[in-house]
This record gives sequence, C-alpha cells and structure tokens, in this order.
Amino acid sequence: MPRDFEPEPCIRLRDVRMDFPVPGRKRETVQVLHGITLDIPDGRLTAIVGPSGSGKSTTLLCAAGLERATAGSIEVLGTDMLALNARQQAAFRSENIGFVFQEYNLLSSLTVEDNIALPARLAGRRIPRKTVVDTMTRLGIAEHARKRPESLSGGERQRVAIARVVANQPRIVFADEPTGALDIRSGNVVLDWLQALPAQGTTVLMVTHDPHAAARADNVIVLGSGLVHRIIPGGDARAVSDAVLAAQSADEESELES
Ligand SMILES: Nc1ncnc2c1ncn2[C@@H]1O[C@H](COP(=O)(O)OP(=O)(O)OP(=O)(O)O)[C@@H](O)[C@H]1O
Repeated sequence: MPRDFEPEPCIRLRDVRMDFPVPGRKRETVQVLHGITLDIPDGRLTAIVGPSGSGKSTTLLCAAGLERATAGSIEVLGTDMLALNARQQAAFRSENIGFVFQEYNLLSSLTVEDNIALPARLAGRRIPRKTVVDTMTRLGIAEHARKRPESLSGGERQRVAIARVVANQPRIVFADEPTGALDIRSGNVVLDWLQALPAQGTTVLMVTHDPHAAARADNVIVLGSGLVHRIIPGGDARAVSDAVLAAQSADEESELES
C-alpha cells in the first residue's frame, strides 16, 4: 500500500475520559484520561508513547473494553463499544482482538499449544492442528508445545503470545509493553513479528516506553497527562524520545502553574 494513502480508521476514540476511584475515599475519583481523541488507521502499526502515568495503558484498556471509559465514545471496527454490555464486549474481543501483554498473557493451566488454539475455541471456531504446529515452528517454540507457560522464559512466553495472534489472525492486536521484560534479541524478534502483522491485515496498537520500538511503527501517538500531546510519523527513535521529553516538560510546566 502506498505510504501516502491513509486507510479508514479501525479504532476511533472521541473525547474519552476515564475516572478511577481514589482508594479509601468513598465517592472521590481522579481523572486520568481528560478527553482522548484519536483515529487508529486500519492495517497499520501504531505506537502509543508518553511519560510514565500519562495514561497509555489506560487508553489501550479502554479501547479494548477491558476498562470501561467514564465518558466519550469508542468505536472499534464500526462497533460502538460503550453500547455493549460486558458479555457482548467479551464476545466482540474474542472474535476480533488479540493481546500481547507483558502479564496476564497466557493461561497457566493450559499447554503452549492449547493456549495458541484457545482464542478460536472461545469464538466457536477451530484452528487446524497443522496451523498451530506450523506457527509454533515459525516462532521457534515447537519444542515447548506440551509445556505450561510458567516453565518458559519471558521471551519464550512472548513468542507464544505472538504465535497465538499469528495463528488466530485477529483483526486487531493490542500490545502493552510487549518487549518490556525482554533482552534486546528477544525483543527484536517480538517487534519483527508485530511489524509483520499489518501485512496479514491486522491492525496493531502498541504501548511502549522504548523509542526504538515505537520508531518501528507507522505512526506514533505521544500522550501527556491524559491527553494527546502530538502524533508523529514513525521511523525516527530520536524524534520519538524528543517528543516524549517535550510532553513531560509540558506536564511539569502545567503542574507548576496549577
Ligand atoms: N485501576 C486503577 N485505579 C486507580 N488508578 C489507576 C488505575 N489504573 C491506572 N491508574 C492511574 O492512572 C494513571 C495512568 O496510568 P496508566 O497505567 O494508564 O499510565 P501509563 O502511561 O501506562 O504509565 P506507565 O508508563 O508507568 O506504565 C496513573 O496515575 C495510574 O496510577
């Protein structure tokens, strides 16, 4: 696809706000997303970066329906997520969305191969065993097929998570710090695969602290204090880290003013 062709958004957030209760203080809340408005293009890799606490993970969780936004609108593949109840959202996720998270990634009671086949089973489909085996072989984890995730290293577990999205071909993949706990080599393997997913038609939205990982994305969304600070093209890790530092300085200035 030519780079200057902007596809239709696959995820649209409009003025999304998120309030969390303050622990120990009944009825008090703190707002962590102050009105996020974004379009995530279809069939592209988009990264979300920003200073710690700027709301990156919360934005991802709200978009996936894993946290219920307090206000605003969230449209995923044309579906109004906030109009669905929790059960409908779960069904929508199992039909359309894959996850590559640092934690809560895999079910410890299932073997590697059963973890890979699980999303399709939950959605009432079956992945042919050959596809599961081929995918494990491509990811270099075939020897672990019968093991449980706890007996694998962090890098191997992330490969299982990637194998799961490659085998299930979800329309969207949400990745939260997918390389956070990995060494450079394992991290690069995970990023290579995430970067390759758009070619199979999958839209990838990735939260990361790593400017080099973010630079692999087509577009980089820079958050600051629960708002979109800037959106820049990928490709340049230095530009990403400069943008994050600028968001952080803007946050600090507005804190001093208030
Ligand atoms: N379940 C929750 N309850 C209360 N506060 C929360 C909850 N989840 C997140 N927060 C708060 O919301 C703010 C944004 O958190 P979030 O995890 O989205 O930030 P982040 O940009 O992903 O941070 P980091 O880079 O450190 O992971 C933080 O101040 C955090 O403490």
